[in-house]
Amino acid sequence: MAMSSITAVARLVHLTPSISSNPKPFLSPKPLFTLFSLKSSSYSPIISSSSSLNSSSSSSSAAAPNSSIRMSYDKQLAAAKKAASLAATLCQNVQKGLLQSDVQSKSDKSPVTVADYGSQVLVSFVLQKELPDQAFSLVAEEDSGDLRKEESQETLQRITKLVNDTIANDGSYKVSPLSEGDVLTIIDSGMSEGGPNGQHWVLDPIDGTKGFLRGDQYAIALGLLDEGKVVLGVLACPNLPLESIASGNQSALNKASAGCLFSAQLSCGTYMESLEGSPPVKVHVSNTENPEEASFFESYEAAHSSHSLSGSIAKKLGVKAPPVRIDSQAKYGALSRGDGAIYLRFPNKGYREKIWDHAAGYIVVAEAGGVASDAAGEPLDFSKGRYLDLDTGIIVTNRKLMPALLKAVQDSLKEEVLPSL
Ligand SMILES: Nc1ncnc2c1ncn2[C@@H]1O[C@H](COP(=O)(O)O)[C@@H](O)[C@H]1OP(=O)(O)O
Ligand SMILES: [Mg+2]
Ligand SMILES: [Mg+2]
Ligand SMILES: [Mg+2]
Repeated sequence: MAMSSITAVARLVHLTPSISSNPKPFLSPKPLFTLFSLKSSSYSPIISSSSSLNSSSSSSSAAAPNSSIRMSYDKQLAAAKKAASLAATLCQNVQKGLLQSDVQSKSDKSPVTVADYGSQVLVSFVLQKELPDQAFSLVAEEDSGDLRKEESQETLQRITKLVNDTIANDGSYKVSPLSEGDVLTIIDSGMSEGGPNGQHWVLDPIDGTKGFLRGDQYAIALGLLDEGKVVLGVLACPNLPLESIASGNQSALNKASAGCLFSAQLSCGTYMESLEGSPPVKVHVSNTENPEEASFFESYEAAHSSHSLSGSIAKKLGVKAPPVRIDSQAKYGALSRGDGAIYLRFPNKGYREKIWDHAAGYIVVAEAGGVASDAAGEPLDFSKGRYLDLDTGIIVTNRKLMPALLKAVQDSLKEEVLPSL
């Protein structure tokens, strides 16, 4: 990250009138002990209290940066949940009344909306407000380049208003409204390169912008790297119902929903709660060993991942159910609670995966007992900067199914060549 933007953001955050005298919790207060059950058998009841997130009885699989001592990331996790929830509120409001002028196109022709920018500003703002004593480094998808152009003035005004309205309605932070200049500066606080040393937040402010534009699935995806490993992740999925969206139950996707918030911390398991603040429940991946019973997730957009390759892998494995096609890292969330057992992703050859498209989802699945690798069976490496450096594709499943899945993937890849970009 350029030093000038670190300094500017630090100045902005520290000079704005400090945290509220009103210590109201962001999510609704939760009862201390709540037994909670949802329909899916993968959701197990937990004792819901803030300390429940410290449980050490998880099926953790990701390696700790310092495996003998368990670091606690409780404060960072609470800040991440608050940041993603507030960003989700902004995104939900924009999605309700999306205007043509809210949508722009980036230089790579991918869409970006006022909500992508607004979400990035809110997440960065909340993290810095909640964790004022910690060094701040953020690797995020958006930058302010296009917004600084003359023709983007109106868009920038709209983003600034959306962000200020969301902060004011939430009421947690007594700050003077952000100026357009502040907004540009905060967006550019996301220009860190990440890497193997120190802590870095990793943010996709809207993952699945195409789904967002269609009114379908999208996610606010926020992870934290410590010494190159993902140590916590939060996925806010405003359009994902709490009930299962397993193959055959996809009608659940069309119902109005409160939305889901998944959160995971290294060695502490994965939890799901409603974005409206229901008590968290611990979730687990499907433990099926039988590929015939497994169903799989893939991208809604065929241009993001080869549907024909996933089809041939599924056939080789003996998967019977049709694929569940949804946008964004909501796939990782759905997999973490056992709605399906496999996620297959095969972009065109030459497409470089970014860390913000997988960091949060990766730990949400890993802490729920799942495993993610590339097509060569190598674990995903988040320590190499803004991009993931991997062999073709990403495959995610439970530990029992992984060996058979890897074999089917490798056999299918020999038969089918992915198109080049
Ligand atoms: N050509 C592409 N191939 C693969 N993924 C892409 C491509 N273009 C954009 N993406 C990214 O893929 C992710 C969505 O994939 P899917 O929903 O299919 O799982 C998003 O992160 C999206 O970026 P964005 O965050 O801008 O939406
Ligand atoms: Mg994008
Ligand atoms: Mg994305
Ligand atoms: Mg995005």
